[in-house]
Amino acid sequence: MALLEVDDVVVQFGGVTAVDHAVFAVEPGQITGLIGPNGAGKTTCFNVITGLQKPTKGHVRFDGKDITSLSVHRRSRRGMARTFQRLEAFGSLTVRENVKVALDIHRGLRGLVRRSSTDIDALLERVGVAAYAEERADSIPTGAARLLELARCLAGEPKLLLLDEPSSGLDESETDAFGALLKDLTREGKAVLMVEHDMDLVMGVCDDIHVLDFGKVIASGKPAEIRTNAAVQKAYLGYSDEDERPSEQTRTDLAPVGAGAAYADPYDEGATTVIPAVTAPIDQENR
Ligand SMILES: Nc1ncnc2c1ncn2[C@@H]1O[C@H](COP(=O)(O)OP(=O)(O)OP(=O)(O)O)[C@@H](O)[C@H]1O
Repeated sequence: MALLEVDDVVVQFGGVTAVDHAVFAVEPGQITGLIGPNGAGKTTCFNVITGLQKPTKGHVRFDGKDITSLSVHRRSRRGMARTFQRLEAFGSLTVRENVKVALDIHRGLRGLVRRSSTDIDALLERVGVAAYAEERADSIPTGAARLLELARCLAGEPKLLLLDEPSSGLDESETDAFGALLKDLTREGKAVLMVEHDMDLVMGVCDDIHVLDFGKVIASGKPAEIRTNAAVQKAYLGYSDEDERPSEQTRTDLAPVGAGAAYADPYDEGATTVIPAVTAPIDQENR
């Protein structure tokens, strides 16, 4: 049974339909990617799942129960934890203190009188920020701060981790280590739902991927299926393998990613990867 089910969710902001009858699921013990161009509705979906945004229509089920009308903290108590695009740690506290606070909040939420089994030092070591344990959170590199966010989430021993662009600020080797850590966490049965623009990471670690475009789920499947999906190629590149090759002029016009961002062109002979390694997200207005 799926751990999380997003069932026919619609979110409207005035005249804007940010999420449009979205349906997708997240399985326990798996890493699921939620991808799509800028403004596709990924963050709004996260907000609906975690309770920050009430859906206009539809339901969210977690661990077999309908949680659509539950508050953020009740969802957290049931085993959801989330990181944000913006870093949320307490800057004036040390890395260790930040994790301690997260642990105390978790104990408070669960009403735990006895000590939780979470060992802060082991957690800092596992996530890769032990070297910064006594540093103020606002003085550590962005990559380490991202890992601290993850440690704060893990302190709550969640069943589902929702990660919003977790690799931003990580260098290549940190991203590789991060991917390996996520895999390790899923081997313990945790589920991960990740919004991420680094396609190498997404394609490398995700078991399943759901693609949003203009609020709709336009594709769901394994990385290999998503990579070659015509609708996904169109959403990212403006054209797909199935289209007639556009003129050079049109191709220039279609170059949708920020200056310098490289992607494999599906019209190049021998190209196998057609989704760009998007580090500069595609601007919906410029598509
Ligand atoms: N509070 C809001 N009020 C009005 N419109 C909103 C609000 N939040 C999001 N939107 C709009 O809803 C759409 C989806 O936005 P959302 O932030 O969910 O997309 P996203 O896929 O997370 O984008 P990004 O990759 O840039 O973070 C966009 O058109 C956005 O402008």
